[in-house]
Amino acid sequence: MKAGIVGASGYSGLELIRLLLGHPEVEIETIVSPSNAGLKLNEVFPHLTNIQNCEFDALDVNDLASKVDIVFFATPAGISSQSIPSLIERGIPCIDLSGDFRLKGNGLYEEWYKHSSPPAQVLEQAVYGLSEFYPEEIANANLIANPGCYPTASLLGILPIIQQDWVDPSSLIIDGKSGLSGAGRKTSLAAHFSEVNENVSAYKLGKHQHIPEIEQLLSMQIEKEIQVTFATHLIPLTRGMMCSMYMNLLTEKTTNQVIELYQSFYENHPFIRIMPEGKWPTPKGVAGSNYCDIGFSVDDRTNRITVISVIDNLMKGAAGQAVQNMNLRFGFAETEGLMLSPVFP
Ligand SMILES: NC(=O)C1=CN([C@@H]2O[C@H](COP(=O)(O)OP(=O)(O)OC[C@H]3O[C@@H](n4cnc5c(N)ncnc54)[C@H](OP(=O)(O)O)[C@@H]3O)[C@@H](O)[C@H]2O)C=CC1
Ligand SMILES: CC(=O)N[C@@H](CCC(=O)OP(=O)(O)O)C(=O)O
Repeated sequence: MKAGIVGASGYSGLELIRLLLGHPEVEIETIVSPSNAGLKLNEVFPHLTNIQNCEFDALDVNDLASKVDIVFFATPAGISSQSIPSLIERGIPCIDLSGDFRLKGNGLYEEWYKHSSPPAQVLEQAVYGLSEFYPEEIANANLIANPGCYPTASLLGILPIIQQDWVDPSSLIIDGKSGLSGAGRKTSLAAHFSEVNENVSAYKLGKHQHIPEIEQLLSMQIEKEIQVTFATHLIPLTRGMMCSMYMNLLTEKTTNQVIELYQSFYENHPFIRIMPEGKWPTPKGVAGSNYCDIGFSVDDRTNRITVISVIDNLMKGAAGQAVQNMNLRFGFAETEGLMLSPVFP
Protein backbone atom coordinates (compact mmCIF):
# COMPACT_ATOMS: atom_id res chain seq x y z
CA MET A 1 0.00 0.00 0.00
CA LYS A 2 1.28 3.48 -0.84
CA ALA A 3 1.05 6.29 1.71
CA GLY A 4 1.45 10.04 1.50
CA ILE A 5 2.36 12.18 4.50
CA VAL A 6 1.44 15.87 4.39
CA GLY A 7 3.34 17.78 7.07
CA ALA A 8 6.20 15.28 6.96
CA SER A 9 8.75 17.81 8.23
CA GLY A 10 6.89 18.34 11.51
CA TYR A 11 7.29 16.32 14.67
CA SER A 12 4.27 14.06 14.18
CA GLY A 13 4.99 13.75 10.44
CA LEU A 14 8.52 12.58 11.23
CA GLU A 15 7.09 10.09 13.69
CA LEU A 16 4.81 8.79 10.91
CA ILE A 17 7.87 8.35 8.69
CA ARG A 18 9.62 6.39 11.47
CA LEU A 19 6.60 4.11 11.96
CA LEU A 20 5.75 3.56 8.29
CA LEU A 21 9.38 2.67 7.51
CA GLY A 22 8.90 -0.28 9.87
CA HIS A 23 5.44 -1.24 8.62
CA PRO A 24 5.49 -4.35 6.44
CA GLU A 25 2.34 -3.44 4.47
CA VAL A 26 3.12 0.19 3.62
CA GLU A 27 5.52 2.11 1.40
CA ILE A 28 6.02 5.84 1.80
CA GLU A 29 5.24 7.19 -1.69
CA THR A 30 5.38 10.92 -1.04
CA ILE A 31 6.29 13.30 1.77
CA VAL A 32 4.96 16.84 1.62
CA SER A 33 6.48 19.95 3.18
CA PRO A 34 5.90 23.22 1.32
CA SER A 35 8.95 24.96 2.79
CA ASN A 36 11.29 22.04 2.00
CA ALA A 37 9.95 21.07 -1.44
CA GLY A 38 12.77 19.81 -3.67
CA LEU A 39 15.12 19.09 -0.78
CA LYS A 40 16.19 15.56 0.10
CA LEU A 41 14.85 14.19 3.37
CA ASN A 42 18.35 13.62 4.75
CA GLU A 43 19.45 17.16 3.83
CA VAL A 44 16.82 18.47 6.23
CA PHE A 45 16.93 15.57 8.71
CA PRO A 46 20.42 14.03 8.77
CA HIS A 47 19.27 11.39 11.28
CA LEU A 48 17.47 9.70 8.35
CA THR A 49 20.61 9.41 6.18
CA ASN A 50 20.86 5.97 4.51
CA ILE A 51 17.46 5.09 5.94
CA GLN A 52 15.03 6.75 3.54
CA ASN A 53 16.11 8.54 0.36
CA CYS A 54 13.35 10.67 -1.03
CA GLU A 55 12.59 14.33 -1.64
CA PHE A 56 10.01 16.56 -0.08
CA ASP A 57 7.17 17.52 -2.42
CA ALA A 58 4.93 20.58 -2.51
CA LEU A 59 1.27 20.04 -1.71
CA ASP A 60 -0.60 19.09 -4.88
CA VAL A 61 -3.89 17.31 -4.26
CA ASN A 62 -4.19 15.95 -7.83
CA ASP A 63 -0.70 14.50 -7.67
CA LEU A 64 -1.40 12.94 -4.26
CA ALA A 65 -4.68 11.42 -5.44
CA SER A 66 -2.98 9.85 -8.45
CA LYS A 67 -0.26 8.07 -6.51
CA VAL A 68 -1.33 7.01 -3.01
CA ASP A 69 -3.83 4.71 -1.30
CA ILE A 70 -3.95 6.69 1.94
CA VAL A 71 -2.98 10.21 3.04
CA PHE A 72 -1.96 11.26 6.53
CA PHE A 73 -2.26 14.97 7.36
CA ALA A 74 0.05 16.15 10.15
CA THR A 75 -0.52 19.84 9.50
CA PRO A 76 -1.48 22.82 11.68
CA ALA A 77 -5.15 23.53 12.34
CA GLY A 78 -7.14 24.76 9.34
CA ILE A 79 -4.94 23.19 6.62
CA SER A 80 -6.20 19.63 6.10
CA SER A 81 -9.82 20.74 5.71
CA GLN A 82 -8.80 22.56 2.51
CA SER A 83 -7.56 19.36 0.79
CA ILE A 84 -9.37 16.43 2.41
CA PRO A 85 -12.80 17.08 0.81
CA SER A 86 -11.30 16.71 -2.65
CA LEU A 87 -9.29 13.60 -1.69
CA ILE A 88 -12.17 11.69 -0.13
CA GLU A 89 -14.38 12.64 -3.05
CA ARG A 90 -11.85 10.75 -5.19
CA GLY A 91 -12.00 7.78 -2.83
CA ILE A 92 -8.66 8.30 -1.10
CA PRO A 93 -8.95 7.54 2.64
CA CYS A 94 -7.46 10.24 4.88
CA ILE A 95 -6.29 10.21 8.48
CA ASP A 96 -6.10 13.70 9.92
CA LEU A 97 -3.87 14.27 12.95
CA SER A 98 -5.05 17.86 13.30
CA GLY A 99 -8.28 18.95 14.95
CA ASP A 100 -10.01 19.93 11.68
CA PHE A 101 -12.64 17.16 11.72
CA ARG A 102 -12.95 16.24 15.41
CA LEU A 103 -15.68 18.61 16.57
CA LYS A 104 -19.33 18.32 15.62
CA GLY A 105 -21.61 21.21 16.49
CA ASN A 106 -22.30 24.77 15.39
CA GLY A 107 -19.72 27.44 16.01
CA LEU A 108 -17.21 25.18 17.79
CA TYR A 109 -14.37 25.72 15.29
CA GLU A 110 -14.88 29.47 15.28
CA GLU A 111 -14.86 29.56 19.10
CA TRP A 112 -12.02 27.15 19.94
CA TYR A 113 -9.78 26.95 16.86
CA LYS A 114 -10.44 30.47 15.49
CA HIS A 115 -11.01 29.20 11.96
CA SER A 116 -14.17 28.30 10.11
CA SER A 117 -15.82 24.87 10.21
CA PRO A 118 -15.05 22.42 7.43
CA PRO A 119 -17.91 21.75 4.96
CA ALA A 120 -20.77 20.07 6.87
CA GLN A 121 -21.20 17.23 4.36
CA VAL A 122 -17.52 16.27 4.82
CA LEU A 123 -17.51 16.75 8.60
CA GLU A 124 -20.41 14.36 8.99
CA GLN A 125 -18.37 11.60 7.30
CA ALA A 126 -15.54 11.96 9.85
CA VAL A 127 -15.16 9.21 12.44
CA TYR A 128 -13.43 9.98 15.73
CA GLY A 129 -10.33 7.79 15.77
CA LEU A 130 -10.09 6.76 19.41
CA SER A 131 -8.97 3.27 18.38
CA GLU A 132 -10.01 1.33 21.49
CA PHE A 133 -13.55 2.75 21.46
CA TYR A 134 -14.55 3.03 17.80
CA PRO A 135 -12.84 0.16 15.92
CA GLU A 136 -15.85 -0.77 13.74
CA GLU A 137 -16.55 2.83 12.75
CA ILE A 138 -12.85 3.36 11.95
CA ALA A 139 -12.75 0.18 9.84
CA ASN A 140 -15.50 1.61 7.63
CA ALA A 141 -14.43 5.25 7.47
CA ASN A 142 -12.79 7.18 4.67
CA LEU A 143 -12.07 10.12 6.94
CA ILE A 144 -10.59 9.45 10.36
CA ALA A 145 -10.19 12.37 12.76
CA ASN A 146 -7.30 11.27 14.93
CA PRO A 147 -7.91 12.47 18.52
CA GLY A 148 -5.85 15.17 20.20
CA CYS A 149 -3.10 14.06 22.56
CA TYR A 150 -4.72 15.25 25.81
CA PRO A 151 -8.14 13.81 24.84
CA THR A 152 -6.50 10.45 24.07
CA ALA A 153 -4.77 10.24 27.46
CA SER A 154 -7.81 11.56 29.36
CA LEU A 155 -10.55 9.54 27.65
CA LEU A 156 -8.68 6.24 27.81
CA GLY A 157 -8.17 6.91 31.52
CA ILE A 158 -11.73 7.83 32.48
CA LEU A 159 -14.25 6.34 30.06
CA PRO A 160 -14.38 2.82 31.59
CA ILE A 161 -15.25 4.07 35.07
CA ILE A 162 -17.61 6.77 33.78
CA GLN A 163 -19.45 4.24 31.60
CA GLN A 164 -19.84 2.03 34.68
CA ASP A 165 -21.54 4.89 36.61
CA TRP A 166 -19.13 4.51 39.53
CA VAL A 167 -18.25 8.23 39.46
CA ASP A 168 -19.98 11.58 39.08
CA PRO A 169 -18.71 12.81 35.68
CA SER A 170 -19.56 16.43 36.50
CA SER A 171 -16.95 16.31 39.31
CA LEU A 172 -14.16 15.57 36.81
CA ILE A 173 -11.00 17.68 36.97
CA ILE A 174 -8.21 16.96 34.49
CA ASP A 175 -4.72 18.16 35.29
CA GLY A 176 -2.68 17.72 32.10
CA LYS A 177 1.06 18.08 31.59
CA SER A 178 2.79 17.91 28.24
CA GLY A 179 6.33 17.82 26.97
CA LEU A 180 7.46 20.38 24.44
CA SER A 181 7.18 18.33 21.24
CA GLY A 182 3.41 18.64 21.78
CA ALA A 183 3.72 22.23 20.58
CA GLY A 184 5.27 21.19 17.25
CA ARG A 185 8.61 22.05 15.63
CA LYS A 186 8.11 25.75 15.05
CA THR A 187 10.06 27.94 17.43
CA SER A 188 8.52 30.39 19.87
CA LEU A 189 9.43 32.27 23.02
CA ALA A 190 7.18 29.93 25.03
CA ALA A 191 9.35 27.04 23.85
CA HIS A 192 12.66 28.76 24.68
CA PHE A 193 14.99 26.26 26.44
CA SER A 194 16.03 28.67 29.16
CA GLU A 195 12.39 29.40 30.02
CA VAL A 196 11.05 25.84 29.79
CA ASN A 197 13.97 24.01 31.40
CA GLU A 198 13.62 23.59 35.19
CA ASN A 199 10.20 25.22 35.01
CA VAL A 200 6.49 24.38 34.76
CA SER A 201 3.94 26.75 33.20
CA ALA A 202 0.18 26.62 32.95
CA TYR A 203 -1.19 27.67 29.56
CA LYS A 204 -4.53 28.18 27.71
CA LEU A 205 -6.51 27.77 30.95
CA GLY A 206 -10.22 27.69 30.13
CA LYS A 207 -9.39 28.22 26.45
CA HIS A 208 -7.77 24.99 25.37
CA GLN A 209 -9.13 23.55 22.10
CA HIS A 210 -9.28 20.08 23.67
CA ILE A 211 -12.00 21.14 26.17
CA PRO A 212 -14.86 20.81 23.63
CA GLU A 213 -13.32 17.61 22.24
CA ILE A 214 -13.25 15.91 25.67
CA GLU A 215 -16.71 17.23 26.58
CA GLN A 216 -18.15 16.07 23.24
CA LEU A 217 -16.88 12.53 23.73
CA LEU A 218 -17.94 12.28 27.36
CA SER A 219 -21.39 13.66 26.57
CA MET A 220 -21.81 11.17 23.70
CA GLN A 221 -20.71 8.23 25.80
CA ILE A 222 -23.07 8.92 28.71
CA GLU A 223 -25.79 10.71 26.73
CA LYS A 224 -25.74 13.72 29.03
CA GLU A 225 -24.11 17.16 28.62
CA ILE A 226 -20.86 17.26 30.60
CA GLN A 227 -18.50 20.15 31.31
CA VAL A 228 -15.02 19.56 32.64
CA THR A 229 -12.29 21.55 34.36
CA PHE A 230 -9.15 21.07 32.29
CA ALA A 231 -5.80 22.64 33.18
CA THR A 232 -2.81 22.27 30.87
CA HIS A 233 0.85 22.65 31.81
CA LEU A 234 4.08 22.67 29.85
CA ILE A 235 6.86 20.63 31.45
CA PRO A 236 10.52 20.27 30.50
CA LEU A 237 10.28 16.95 28.63
CA THR A 238 10.83 16.40 24.93
CA ARG A 239 8.09 13.75 24.60
CA GLY A 240 5.40 12.49 26.88
CA MET A 241 2.32 13.63 28.70
CA MET A 242 0.50 12.85 31.90
CA CYS A 243 -3.15 13.49 32.75
CA SER A 244 -3.98 13.26 36.45
CA MET A 245 -7.76 13.10 36.81
CA TYR A 246 -9.91 13.47 39.90
CA MET A 247 -13.57 12.41 40.32
CA ASN A 248 -16.09 11.82 43.13
CA LEU A 249 -17.06 8.17 43.56
CA LEU A 250 -20.80 7.49 43.68
CA THR A 251 -20.41 4.15 45.45
CA GLU A 252 -17.72 2.82 47.76
CA LYS A 253 -14.99 1.09 45.76
CA THR A 254 -11.44 0.00 46.53
CA THR A 255 -8.47 0.69 44.29
CA ASN A 256 -8.32 -3.02 43.56
CA GLN A 257 -11.93 -3.14 42.40
CA VAL A 258 -11.18 -0.28 40.00
CA ILE A 259 -8.07 -2.06 38.74
CA GLU A 260 -10.10 -5.22 38.11
CA LEU A 261 -12.71 -3.21 36.18
CA TYR A 262 -10.04 -1.71 33.90
CA GLN A 263 -8.17 -5.00 33.45
CA SER A 264 -11.33 -6.62 32.24
CA PHE A 265 -12.41 -3.62 30.11
CA TYR A 266 -9.06 -3.43 28.29
CA GLU A 267 -8.39 -7.18 28.23
CA ASN A 268 -8.24 -7.35 24.42
CA HIS A 269 -6.52 -4.00 23.90
CA PRO A 270 -2.78 -4.56 23.59
CA PHE A 271 -1.76 -0.90 23.92
CA ILE A 272 -3.44 -0.26 27.26
CA ARG A 273 -1.50 -1.32 30.35
CA ILE A 274 -3.07 -1.20 33.80
CA MET A 275 -0.71 -0.58 36.72
CA PRO A 276 -0.95 -2.71 39.87
CA GLU A 277 -2.05 -1.15 43.17
CA GLY A 278 0.53 1.26 44.58
CA LYS A 279 2.30 1.84 41.23
CA TRP A 280 1.68 4.83 38.99
CA PRO A 281 2.76 5.38 35.41
CA THR A 282 5.39 7.80 34.09
CA PRO A 283 5.92 9.33 30.64
CA LYS A 284 9.37 7.72 30.53
CA GLY A 285 7.66 4.35 30.85
CA VAL A 286 5.90 4.78 27.48
CA ALA A 287 8.36 7.01 25.57
CA GLY A 288 8.70 6.02 21.91
CA SER A 289 5.91 3.44 22.22
CA ASN A 290 2.19 3.31 21.49
CA TYR A 291 1.27 2.32 25.04
CA CYS A 292 -1.09 4.17 27.34
CA ASP A 293 -0.36 3.28 30.97
CA ILE A 294 -3.05 3.92 33.57
CA GLY A 295 -2.81 3.86 37.39
CA PHE A 296 -5.33 4.52 40.18
CA SER A 297 -5.76 5.55 43.78
CA VAL A 298 -9.04 5.59 45.70
CA ASP A 299 -9.04 7.84 48.75
CA ASP A 300 -11.61 6.32 51.09
CA ARG A 301 -11.45 9.38 53.39
CA THR A 302 -12.81 11.71 50.69
CA ASN A 303 -14.43 9.05 48.48
CA ARG A 304 -12.57 10.49 45.51
CA ILE A 305 -10.55 8.65 42.88
CA THR A 306 -7.37 9.75 41.14
CA VAL A 307 -6.67 8.24 37.72
CA ILE A 308 -3.25 8.81 36.16
CA SER A 309 -2.90 8.22 32.42
CA VAL A 310 0.30 8.66 30.43
CA ILE A 311 1.14 8.46 26.73
CA ASP A 312 3.87 9.56 24.37
CA ASN A 313 2.16 12.55 22.72
CA LEU A 314 3.82 11.82 19.37
CA MET A 315 2.90 8.12 19.47
CA LYS A 316 -0.43 7.14 21.06
CA GLY A 317 -1.17 10.89 21.07
CA ALA A 318 -0.57 11.35 17.32
CA ALA A 319 1.34 9.16 14.82
CA GLY A 320 1.09 5.85 16.71
CA GLN A 321 -2.68 6.07 17.04
CA ALA A 322 -2.89 7.19 13.37
CA VAL A 323 -1.06 4.01 12.28
CA GLN A 324 -3.25 1.94 14.63
CA ASN A 325 -6.26 3.49 12.89
CA MET A 326 -4.78 2.76 9.46
CA ASN A 327 -4.36 -0.88 10.59
CA LEU A 328 -8.00 -1.03 11.68
CA ARG A 329 -9.16 0.64 8.46
CA PHE A 330 -7.23 -1.67 6.12
CA GLY A 331 -7.72 -4.91 8.07
CA PHE A 332 -4.08 -5.32 9.15
CA ALA A 333 -3.30 -6.61 12.64
CA GLU A 334 -4.00 -3.70 15.00
CA THR A 335 -0.43 -3.86 16.33
CA GLU A 336 1.30 -4.07 12.91
CA GLY A 337 4.35 -1.80 12.88
CA LEU A 338 3.64 -0.63 16.41
CA MET A 339 5.11 -3.23 18.76
CA LEU A 340 7.93 -0.95 19.86
CA SER A 341 9.22 -1.17 23.42
CA PRO A 342 9.44 2.10 25.31
CA VAL A 343 12.89 3.73 25.24
CA PHE A 344 14.08 3.53 28.83
CA PRO A 345 15.87 5.24 30.47
N1 LIG B 1 2.89 17.37 18.35
C1 LIG B 1 1.99 16.61 18.98
O1 LIG B 1 2.28 15.99 20.02
C2 LIG B 1 0.61 16.48 18.45
C3 LIG B 1 0.18 17.19 17.36
N2 LIG B 1 -1.11 17.05 16.91
C4 LIG B 1 -1.58 17.82 15.77
O2 LIG B 1 -0.94 17.33 14.58
C5 LIG B 1 -0.69 18.40 13.69
C6 LIG B 1 0.82 18.48 13.40
O3 LIG B 1 1.47 18.74 14.61
P1 LIG B 1 3.06 18.84 14.74
O4 LIG B 1 3.69 17.70 14.04
O5 LIG B 1 3.32 19.07 16.16
O6 LIG B 1 3.33 20.18 13.91
P2 LIG B 1 4.68 20.83 13.38
O7 LIG B 1 4.54 22.29 13.55
O8 LIG B 1 5.86 20.15 13.98
O9 LIG B 1 4.63 20.48 11.80
C7 LIG B 1 3.68 21.03 10.94
C8 LIG B 1 3.84 20.46 9.55
O10 LIG B 1 2.82 20.98 8.71
C9 LIG B 1 3.40 21.51 7.52
N3 LIG B 1 2.60 22.64 7.02
C10 LIG B 1 2.44 23.87 7.58
N4 LIG B 1 1.64 24.62 6.82
C11 LIG B 1 1.28 23.85 5.75
C12 LIG B 1 0.46 24.07 4.62
N5 LIG B 1 -0.18 25.24 4.42
N6 LIG B 1 0.33 23.08 3.71
C13 LIG B 1 0.97 21.88 3.88
N7 LIG B 1 1.76 21.62 4.95
C14 LIG B 1 1.91 22.59 5.87
C15 LIG B 1 4.79 21.94 7.94
O11 LIG B 1 5.59 21.99 6.79
P3 LIG B 1 6.71 23.15 6.59
O12 LIG B 1 7.83 22.73 7.51
O13 LIG B 1 7.04 23.06 5.16
O14 LIG B 1 6.01 24.43 6.99
C16 LIG B 1 5.17 20.81 8.89
O15 LIG B 1 5.62 19.70 8.14
C17 LIG B 1 -1.22 19.67 14.37
O16 LIG B 1 -2.52 19.93 13.93
C18 LIG B 1 -1.21 19.30 15.85
O17 LIG B 1 -2.13 20.03 16.57
C19 LIG B 1 -1.98 16.16 17.47
C20 LIG B 1 -1.59 15.41 18.53
C21 LIG B 1 -0.28 15.55 19.13
C1 LIG C 1 2.49 21.50 24.52
C2 LIG C 1 1.44 21.98 23.57
O1 LIG C 1 1.38 23.15 23.23
N1 LIG C 1 0.59 21.07 23.11
C3 LIG C 1 -0.46 21.41 22.19
C4 LIG C 1 -1.10 20.13 21.70
C5 LIG C 1 -1.57 20.34 20.30
C6 LIG C 1 -2.62 19.43 19.81
O2 LIG C 1 -2.60 18.23 19.95
O3 LIG C 1 -3.63 20.11 19.29
P1 LIG C 1 -4.67 19.85 18.14
O4 LIG C 1 -5.95 19.73 18.82
O5 LIG C 1 -4.63 21.04 17.28
O6 LIG C 1 -4.28 18.61 17.43
C7 LIG C 1 -1.52 22.27 22.87
O7 LIG C 1 -1.69 22.14 24.07
O8 LIG C 1 -2.19 23.03 22.16
